[in-house]
Amino acid sequence: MLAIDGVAKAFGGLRVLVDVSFAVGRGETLGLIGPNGAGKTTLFNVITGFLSPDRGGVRFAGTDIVGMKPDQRVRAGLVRTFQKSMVFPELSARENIALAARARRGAGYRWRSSASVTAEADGAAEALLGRARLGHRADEKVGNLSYGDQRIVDVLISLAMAPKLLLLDEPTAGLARQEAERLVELVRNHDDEVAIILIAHDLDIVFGACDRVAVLDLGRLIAIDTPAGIRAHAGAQAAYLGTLAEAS
Ligand SMILES: Nc1ncnc2c1ncn2[C@@H]1O[C@H](COP(=O)(O)OP(=O)(O)OP(=O)(O)O)[C@@H](O)[C@H]1O
Repeated sequence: MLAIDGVAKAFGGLRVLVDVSFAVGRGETLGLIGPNGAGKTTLFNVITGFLSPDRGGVRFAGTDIVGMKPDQRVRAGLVRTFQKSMVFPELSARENIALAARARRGAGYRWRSSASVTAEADGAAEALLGRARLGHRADEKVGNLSYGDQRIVDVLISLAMAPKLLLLDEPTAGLARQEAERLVELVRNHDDEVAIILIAHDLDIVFGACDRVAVLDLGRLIAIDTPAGIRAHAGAQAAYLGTLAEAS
């Protein structure tokens, strides 16, 4: 689904990504971990088109996408969430998600669109909220929901865009363990075909939810392996000061 080949990115003299290569398969969940400043979000920005790599290739579903605009990538199925919530707090949960579903169907963010598009988008929002056990809060302004439920709505917005590859940038930050697990399960159970890259600092969450884990350190990919393989990896251990072995 995604192939990164020799990607490099520098800001002035600071080399933030150095010759990064890896691939993610259809339906695979890959964890992306690394200390603060390792380059994780920068890598997401390169994959989603917010930044151009200085060097290297990015292929999505077999197509070279370097040069493709971020919105074109979203329409092709390459969807991301951001560290900061992107919800409209004054709109209801249903409206937030339905807007994303409409945008995905090419109806844009216009308030007025054909009745069938509106009904279809509302139905998609309803179904997603039901799956997240938030059906009873569908008409609540998102700003009135708990922080954990707002992060769930963020994820539902990204799922409404029908991703083939979903990039999640610290969706569980600030959540209690149970809330974090609920959010990750929701994404994983959505569709077996969707590939996911999950950035999270909670190693228990990453190791529990991911098929493989990639470790970035100072912009270099120092390891990519199963959770068990990463736990046993000397370089990954060094980057994490030995705390990896304790993660479940
Ligand atoms: N637009 C920019 N201009 C200059 N430096 C930048 C820019 N964006 C990121 N950096 C620097 O690049 C490095 C990597 O940042 P990045 O946000 O990718 O790390 P990260 O692994 O996502 O960190 P965190 O876990 O703290 O979110 C940091 O030193 C950061 O200050």
